[in-house]
Amino acid sequence: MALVEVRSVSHARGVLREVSLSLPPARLAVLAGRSGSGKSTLCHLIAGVMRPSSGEVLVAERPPFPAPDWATVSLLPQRLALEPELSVAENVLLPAGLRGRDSAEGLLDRLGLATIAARPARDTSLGEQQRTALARALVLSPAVAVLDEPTAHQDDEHVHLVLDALRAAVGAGTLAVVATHDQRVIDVADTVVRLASGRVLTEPA
Ligand SMILES: Nc1ncnc2c1ncn2[C@@H]1O[C@H](COP(=O)(O)OP(=O)(O)OP(=O)(O)O)[C@@H](O)[C@H]1O
Repeated sequence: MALVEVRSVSHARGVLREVSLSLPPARLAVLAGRSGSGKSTLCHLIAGVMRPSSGEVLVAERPPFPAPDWATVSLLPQRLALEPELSVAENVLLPAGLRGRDSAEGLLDRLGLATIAARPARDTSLGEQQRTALARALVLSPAVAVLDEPTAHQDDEHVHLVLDALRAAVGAGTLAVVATHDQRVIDVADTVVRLASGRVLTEPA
């Protein structure tokens, strides 16, 4: 069964051209490709941030635009979009309406954020901010987590933490759609979709 269906999607005069793909639940699916190949744009369409110029995107058989709740599709955007005055833990819990502090503890710990949970996000490193935004995307155990370059600001040690968190989410049933050119992530993917100049080069198996 496909959880994400992209059918003949074109966007913004060639940014994406006739892209089709079909992704099942509980997978780590990588969108790989060079800078400018269209990865972020495809992420935004799957996360329901915008609507395709033509074609159709379906998540759980419905168009995701306007963006649905984060238990259905969550997004880690490249620019993170944290609330700088809120603490790390509060940012992580935003999709849960700042409730459920206990339930986020395991995730904070897994991502190496437990010791800075009470610190305002603005006073944390870029790598910590990125892991905070990742935790926020995973906190509701979404059906689909769309993650744009989740290791861009991570060293090797922290890439392992990120990959462990992704594996745990996928093990719990989440489809993780990860845009990246990080070979360390590509190596552990269940599915790799390669994009070039807005087109899919290899369709997922
Ligand atoms: N609304 C738009 N209209 C026209 N061109 C756009 C629009 N949005 C993005 N682009 C262009 O489309 C191309 C793909 O952009 P996108 O951000 O999806 O690439 P990417 O693969 O995520 O790149 P990176 O790895 O650098 O983040 C780029 O050349 C970008 O300049």
